[in-house]
Amino acid sequence: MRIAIASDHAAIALKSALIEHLQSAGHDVADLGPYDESSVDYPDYGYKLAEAVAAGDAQFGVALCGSGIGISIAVNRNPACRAALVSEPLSAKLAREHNDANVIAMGARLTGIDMAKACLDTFLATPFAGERHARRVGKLSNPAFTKDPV
Ligand SMILES: O=C(CO)[C@H](O)[C@H](O)[C@H](O)COP(=O)(O)O
Repeated sequence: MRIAIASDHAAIALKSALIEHLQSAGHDVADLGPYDESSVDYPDYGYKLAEAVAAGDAQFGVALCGSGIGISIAVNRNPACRAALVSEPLSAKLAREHNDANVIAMGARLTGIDMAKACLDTFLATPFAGERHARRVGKLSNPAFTKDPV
């Protein structure tokens, strides 16, 4: 699979570990940066990752920052992306099965490397379940905030 990954300075070490993990599993990884620990702004890298996924340059994205919160917010501003912030494998599984998430977000200051690998492996191995979930995911792409719930 072609997978894009980006972080901020807080998650450089986790990003390197996950790139190695993905490559050893045979995935083609696009590292969108940053490439050293200089302080950067997570929106810049979140938007870059989101654009890569939206353009079809990668099937899935991996978004990392200190907590995972900031970069997941940034990625989710792109309407083509559904980023799920997770810290354990069941959430990673549900993010794929129910939400068809195409970006997994994690926090390097909160989630250890082994747990992050487990979350990522589960995320990539889990298919979207479709059916009723497809209707709901469709509404995420076409929000009608002014309409009553149906
Ligand atoms: O976006 C975040 C918080 O929601 C991330 O944890 C960032 O990595 C963090 O804000 C960076 O903080 P720093 O003090 O500039 O390292």
